[in-house]
Amino acid sequence: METPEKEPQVSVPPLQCTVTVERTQQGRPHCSTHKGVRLMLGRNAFRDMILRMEGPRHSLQWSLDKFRLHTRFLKEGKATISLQDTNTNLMMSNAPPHQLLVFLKVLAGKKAVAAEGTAGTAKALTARQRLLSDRPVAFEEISPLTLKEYKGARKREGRPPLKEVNGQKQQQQPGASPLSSKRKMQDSPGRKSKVSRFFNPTLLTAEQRKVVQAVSSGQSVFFTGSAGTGKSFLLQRLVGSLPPESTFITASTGVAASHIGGCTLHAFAGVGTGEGSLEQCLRLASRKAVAQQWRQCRHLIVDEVSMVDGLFFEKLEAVARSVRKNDKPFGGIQLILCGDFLQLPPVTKRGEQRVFCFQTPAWERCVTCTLELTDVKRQDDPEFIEILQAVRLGRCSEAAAEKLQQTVNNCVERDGIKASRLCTHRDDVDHINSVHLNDLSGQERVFVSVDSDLEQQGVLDANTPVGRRLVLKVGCQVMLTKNLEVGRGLVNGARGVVTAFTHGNTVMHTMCCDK
Ligand SMILES: Nc1ncnc2c1ncn2[C@@H]1O[C@H](COP(=O)(O)OP(=O)(O)OP(=O)(O)O)[C@@H](O)[C@H]1O
Repeated sequence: METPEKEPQVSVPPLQCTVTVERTQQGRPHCSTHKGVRLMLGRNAFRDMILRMEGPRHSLQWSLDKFRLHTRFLKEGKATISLQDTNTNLMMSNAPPHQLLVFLKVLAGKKAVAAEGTAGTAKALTARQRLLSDRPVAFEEISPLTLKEYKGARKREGRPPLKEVNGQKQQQQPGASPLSSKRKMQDSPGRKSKVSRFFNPTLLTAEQRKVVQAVSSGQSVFFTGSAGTGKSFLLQRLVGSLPPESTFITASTGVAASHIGGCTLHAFAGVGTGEGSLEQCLRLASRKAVAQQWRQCRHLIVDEVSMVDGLFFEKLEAVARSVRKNDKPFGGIQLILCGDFLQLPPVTKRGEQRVFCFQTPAWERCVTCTLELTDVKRQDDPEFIEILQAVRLGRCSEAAAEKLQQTVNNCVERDGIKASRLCTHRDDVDHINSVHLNDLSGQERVFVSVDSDLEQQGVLDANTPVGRRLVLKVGCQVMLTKNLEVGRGLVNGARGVVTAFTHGNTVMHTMCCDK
């Protein structure tokens, strides 16, 4: 007797991220940010689609009756759901991009199914009927998105059927979840699962797959490679493939941590600055909540590991063994370390000896597999790649230097927005900016900040990226230094050019920053 083939489907696990809720009431926006929350898709007793946000302190939920998705920054782990009926924007950030993609695909797919009227007839109930209904308050996790539903959604959107995606014919292959099908794909690149290929449009390189295999085999892995070889790209894939409840995502710095939706290694470890003695670190890590986290951890991801101080790494290894009461290296935690020791070193105080973590006995004990990515994916000009590789090793031949010099006056400009020039010192930045501003012929407009707390003015001036006095002219280049409205691309780092001043407002043409 033949067993019926299981239909491929995609289930959606809770999404861990930061959510900023922006609600406009009587013309005034109200904002609140919730870090480290879990987003879940579900249905209530009336079969309405519900988005539920569970945080450490409270839970909130919204009905997903009419919404729009803004996914321009999906690759950076950011997206916005605009709820039209309530003038509310839910801005998600710090999410693992792959998980966010799956979450939004399921959301969009279920919306399309609901629009077709297949999600039940309870929607026809009036508000009064709902109010008077004796149905219990319920939240039931949404069912997985089936391939059939997905195909239907694509058809209704006027997009080509699945088999035509990327112009490749795809084989029918049962798969339960994006994770399991993804693993199959990574283990056997020749066999492509219908679901996984669709949800993972970009395939890993052979080198990247080797890292995935090493991680799946449970080894503690360090993978490295020069700039652009896809370390962060791969790390995000790994994050999406490990069990969320026992995987902790960290990085040596806050900026690096925010890129992968994690926290700093220091914050995870709970040992303060880590500069105290081992006994002090142990005392701090033994606090109830911290120790519980250490015990819960089975897989620890550390990005930009080159910046982790060697002595700190040694202390953490000892803390892990002690708190977890496990004598295995790093207390039995699988380490997934990523970085390039030829890029950024640990931050040290003046006169302090610099110890990289790979130089420590703890590293020797813990890291059982080291792999290097060599295939540069960011650039495809072989000559440029060769120059970059040589410079990475501190070598710059005369021919390479000459080639680089030839690009000095290149004008990289799009829509009037010039490429940003990076400097090592603020003084150089200020000087270049004022030279360019003076070159513009228009009238200067001066904007002076208004501080509500005059006592804190000095502190504010010293700690904010923009000075108290801002001078602008039509045609000047500007950069946002704060996330204003993620859904509209007004994010920290977005660049623009001032096109006009109208009624006290500054009109700008903006462009989001590329990596
Ligand atoms: N397998 C792949 N297929 C297609 N594109 C890829 C692949 N791997 C990486 N990329 C792309 O290559 C670019 C560089 O990748 P990534 O930023 O992860 O490199 P990196 O090694 O982390 O670089 P850096 O050291 O500068 O941070 C990105 O645009 C990424 O999307």
